[in-house]
Amino acid sequence: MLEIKDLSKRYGETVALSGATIAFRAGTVHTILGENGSGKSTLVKLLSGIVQPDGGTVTLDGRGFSGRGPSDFQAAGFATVFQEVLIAPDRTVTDNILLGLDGLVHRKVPREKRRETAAAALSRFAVTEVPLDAPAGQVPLAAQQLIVLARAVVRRPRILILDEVTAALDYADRESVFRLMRQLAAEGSLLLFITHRMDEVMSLSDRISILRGGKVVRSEDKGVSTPAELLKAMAPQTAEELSHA
Ligand SMILES: Nc1ncnc2c1ncn2[C@@H]1O[C@H](COP(=O)(O)OP(=O)(O)OP(=O)(O)O)[C@@H](O)[C@H]1O
Repeated sequence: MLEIKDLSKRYGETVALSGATIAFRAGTVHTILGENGSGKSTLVKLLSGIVQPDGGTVTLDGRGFSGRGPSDFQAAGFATVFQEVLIAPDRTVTDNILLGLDGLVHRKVPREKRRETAAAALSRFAVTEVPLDAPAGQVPLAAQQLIVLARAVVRRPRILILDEVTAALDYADRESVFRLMRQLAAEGSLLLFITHRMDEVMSLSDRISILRGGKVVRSEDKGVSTPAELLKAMAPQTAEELSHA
């Protein structure tokens, strides 16, 4: 469904991503695992149209995809939830969720359907109650994280990219987001899940790719390697230190 080939990105002297090649299948949770600085966020930004690659290709449904900006990626069915919580603080929770459907200037969802649509998106996974009419900037950070998740979900994306999104959530919401991820994959979406938490990797993934120093060092189905082997591929030094601890 989605393939990246030899994708590269430099920032000045820093090689953030170097010749990354990964094939992603529809209907799977595909985890990208890597230490800080391994290139995960760069990959996410490249697959959201926020930064442009220096080289390499993105292929969608067998055809070269030459999306240049975020709106091209959105139109093709990509939705990304970034690590940083991006909300319009003075607008209501409902408006913030429907930013996923509204145009920048015109509201596409009619007034009488707005609350209902936002509530339906949240109810797919949020355990915590989020006040729909409150300014989004006034709700707690964990609730803001639920808002940005709902904003992505409301668009029914074919490819949903979640970049370390669960850190701010409490246990019940986190478990519920995981259930939704499995459900969306079962419905045929591709879930790209970025994390460095091994427990989440082992419980959620169908497939795992490991980034180290901007390179894809491994891509395999879950179950092929043990967590210890994955850790070794992700962070050889840490694995070595732990083995002597
Ligand atoms: N805008 C930028 N300017 C300069 N260097 C950058 C920029 N963005 C990322 N880098 C560098 O590129 C490399 C990969 O960074 P990236 O953020 O993709 O890694 P990451 O695996 O997502 O890390 P983290 O988990 O900390 O977000 C790092 O060395 C980082 O310092």
